[in-house]
Amino acid sequence: MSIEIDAIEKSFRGVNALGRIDLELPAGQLTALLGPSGSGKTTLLRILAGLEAPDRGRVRLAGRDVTDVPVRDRRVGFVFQHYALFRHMSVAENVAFGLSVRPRRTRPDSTRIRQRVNELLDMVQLGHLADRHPAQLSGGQKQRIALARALAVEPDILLLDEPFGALDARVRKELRRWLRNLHDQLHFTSVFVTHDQEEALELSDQVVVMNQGRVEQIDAPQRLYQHPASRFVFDFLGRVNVLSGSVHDNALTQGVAFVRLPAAYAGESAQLYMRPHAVRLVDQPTADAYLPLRVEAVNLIGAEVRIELRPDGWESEELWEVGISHSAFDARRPQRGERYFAIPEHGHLFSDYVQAPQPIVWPRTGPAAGAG
Ligand SMILES: Nc1ncnc2c1ncn2[C@@H]1O[C@H](COP(=O)(O)OP(=O)(O)OP(=O)(O)O)[C@@H](O)[C@H]1O
Repeated sequence: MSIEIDAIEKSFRGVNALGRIDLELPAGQLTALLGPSGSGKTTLLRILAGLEAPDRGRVRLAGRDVTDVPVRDRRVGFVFQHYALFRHMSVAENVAFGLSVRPRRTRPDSTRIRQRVNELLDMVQLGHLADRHPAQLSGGQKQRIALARALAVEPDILLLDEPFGALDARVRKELRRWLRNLHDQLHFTSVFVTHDQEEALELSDQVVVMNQGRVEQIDAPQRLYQHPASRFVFDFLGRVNVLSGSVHDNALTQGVAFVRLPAAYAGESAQLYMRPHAVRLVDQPTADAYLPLRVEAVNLIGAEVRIELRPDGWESEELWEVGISHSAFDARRPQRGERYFAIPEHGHLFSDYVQAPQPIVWPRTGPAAGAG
């Protein structure tokens, strides 16, 4: 069921929580609302649910205006961060709850309810726990039961507010994968709130990035990562290396550092943003880039080795980070204090004069001589 958010505004006692929000979320997709704390994600979700009324604007579900429809008649299911399972009920009773409190004329008979609960428990792979009570479950199991309970009433849309927020990293990852698979089987329309970039990018079909009550960008995960529309999105979606400087004669310069730009760019002051994987480390500078850096720290944990570097003879607000393969690391073993040169492969140029960032790709210049 598609969701249409049309010019929604909301403030709390004069404090603006949502500016004017316009969004169309297609049916059958998993959409993430991603943004820092206070950006308005939960407020937007609560307005979709009918738990909060907007000051202005309309909400439509499959074309039907539900702005004034109360929560119980909207056919939405919820899962929140803190599992709101009923403690005195068994797992099966929790899952059955939404069906068993229906008015008599729409309530399925008890055999049908039992059947439905069993189906749902099988779906969340917890059939063997039907008779347990919530206190006897792990955090991840409680969240799966909460999801089964939300799905029991066959909602048109499912809303999840940081559903895995309280769980440890490994369980979170498992549940993400599990939710994605479930979604692919059942094709419900869901919206979930998260402030975890990795979770948003891994789990969703599209991501709505929010900032201070506004939508910064809405895109598929890959596009969002590769084509951020603003500095905010770039920064928010992961580690970034920045060269801030001024542009003269097709080069961006700061202190001893410079990078040649493949085309002419307008604007005196500009910032080049590059992801850690879009930079190589070499022993010698090239004619196109002079970016000396000294190794500050080496982090061996993970699929690649992450090297943190401090600019040498120029400045950046944060340390730079470059990722290299473990085999490249073993071949060269960069040590703290050693000097390397960074060579950009692709990045985005932001300037004070042009709103949109300009993607830049440099032709690859020969094999890396050093750690890259
Ligand atoms: N019931 C309320 N009364 C007053 N202010 C509120 C209320 N609910 C939200 N706000 C304010 O509205 C803004 C948006 O809050 P919201 O909870 O939607 O953000 P969020 O992005 O979900 O944040 P978080 O990730 O911390 O949950 C914040 O400034 C918040 O303080």
